[in-house]
Amino acid sequence: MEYLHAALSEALRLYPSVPVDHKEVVEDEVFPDGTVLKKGTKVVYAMYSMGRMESIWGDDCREYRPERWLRDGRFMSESAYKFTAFNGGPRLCLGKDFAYYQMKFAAASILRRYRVDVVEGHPVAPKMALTMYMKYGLKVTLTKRDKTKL
Ligand code: HEM
Repeated sequence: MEYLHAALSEALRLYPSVPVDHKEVVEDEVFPDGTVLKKGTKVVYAMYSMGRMESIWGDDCREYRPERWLRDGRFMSESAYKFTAFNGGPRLCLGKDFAYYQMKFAAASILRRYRVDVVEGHPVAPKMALTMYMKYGLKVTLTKRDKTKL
């Protein structure tokens, strides 16, 4: 379950379900780095881009590497201001824990019964929208696992 949590987080880092979000400044504010924000300013932040920035995730930021979330085999969470897929602060996604539960439940239910192989040559591409989709879906082959080996 530690590795699955890491694998799901890594997938959301590279393919966040909400790729772009925006906020409006309600009163004049100054960020810690000195950036001045005037009331009424619209601020857009892109989770999709932030998940792929070397300055945030290092040289291997484009690689899918669940191990980056593990220390001695245990899942280590990141700051919500670094891993922004669920937003952060007072407006952090209320369903975050539930979402992980659902994703793990679905993954475990399928993987326990089937081996899953992506069809060779199938184009895997994101479709940007308010929430992100797979442009061509995901074609896979399911092979039933041998029950006696479970
Ligand atoms: C992988 C799955 C999910 C992702 C990536 C995700 C992401 C997000 C993000 C980025 C926001 C902030 C939106 C904003 O402030 O503009 C948000 C808010 C929210 N999410 Fe999720 N979400 C997920 C699943 C869920 C589920 C399963 C539920 C409910 C069962 C849920 C309930 C909510 C609610 C109620 C808010 C509003 C929180 C607030 O504004 O105070 N989310 N989510």
